[in-house]
Amino acid sequence: MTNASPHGRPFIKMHGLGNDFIVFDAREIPLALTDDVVCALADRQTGIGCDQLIVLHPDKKPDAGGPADLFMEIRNADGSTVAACGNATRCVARLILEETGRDRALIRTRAGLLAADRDAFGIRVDMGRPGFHWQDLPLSHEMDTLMLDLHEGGLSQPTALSMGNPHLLFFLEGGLDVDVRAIGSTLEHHPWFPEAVNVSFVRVLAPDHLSVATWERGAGLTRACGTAACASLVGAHRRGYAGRAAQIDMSGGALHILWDDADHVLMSGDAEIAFHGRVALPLGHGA
Ligand SMILES: N[C@H](CCC[C@H](N)C(=O)O)C(=O)O
Repeated sequence: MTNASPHGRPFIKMHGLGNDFIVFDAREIPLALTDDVVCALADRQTGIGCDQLIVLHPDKKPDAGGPADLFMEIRNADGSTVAACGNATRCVARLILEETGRDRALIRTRAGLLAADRDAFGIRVDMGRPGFHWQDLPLSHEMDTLMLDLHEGGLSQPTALSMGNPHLLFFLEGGLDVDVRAIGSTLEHHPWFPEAVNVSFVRVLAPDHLSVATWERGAGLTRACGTAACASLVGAHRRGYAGRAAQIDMSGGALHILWDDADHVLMSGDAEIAFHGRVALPLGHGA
C-alpha cells in the first residue's frame, strides 16, 4: 500500500465526548487496512491513538434505500470490524454537512442507512430500530433478553439488546460502586456472546436522566459510547425505569436520546475535530 503523498496519508482526528477516532477519507484514493495496521495506528504510545478507526468509502449500494453520501467502515482499536458506532457517526455526519452545505446527511453502515442533521444539541443521528430478539445480538441460544440469568461481580439480571451492535446493560441500585474494567473485560467475551459484547453500567438518576459507563468491545473503557447511550435509554424504558427521552451522562459528556413513536432511536450530541495530520502507511514505513 503506497501513501497518498510523499508526506503520508492525510487523516482527521475527531471525537464525540472524548470517544476518539482516526478518520481516513478513501472516497478518491482507496484504502484497505489490515487488522495489524489498525492496531498499530490505534496504539496510544506508538501510534496516533484512537478508540475506533473510521474509513470513508464511496457508497457501495446506491440502490439500497437510495444513494448515501458515503459508506462508513468502522474498526475497533483491536482491529475488529463492527457495524455501528454512534459517536463516530455524528463526526462523519458533521464532515458531510460541512462539505456539502446541505442540512441532511445519509450514511451507509453495515448496520443500515443512517440519516443525520443538526439540532440544538449538535448533530442528531437516527440510529434506527433497536433489536430485542436473541438472534439480533446475536446470543448463542434463545433466552429472555430483558433479564438475562447472568451474574458477575455482585451484579445480575442485565438486559441485552442490539443497536446494530450488541449491548449488555447492568442497572445499578443506589450508590453501588462497581469495577467497570474487571466486570466489563470479563463479560466482553462471555460464551453467550459469540461476537463478544459491549458492557454498560447504568444508573437511573431520574426517568429522563441516566448516567452510563461502558466497557467497549474491542476498545475497552471509553469516555463515551453513543450506541450504549441509545441502548441504555431503550433498556431503561423497557424495564420501566425511564421514559422515551433522556439525557445520558458519560464521563466525556452528555448525549440526548429519544426513542420515538416510530421505534427509531435518535441520538444528539457534539462532534469535534481535534486536529488534521498525515501518517506514513503502514506505520513507520515510507517518507
Ligand atoms: N465498540 C463498539 C463499536 C463502537 C461503539 C461506540 N464507540 C459508539 O459510539 O457507539 C462495538 O464493538 O460494537
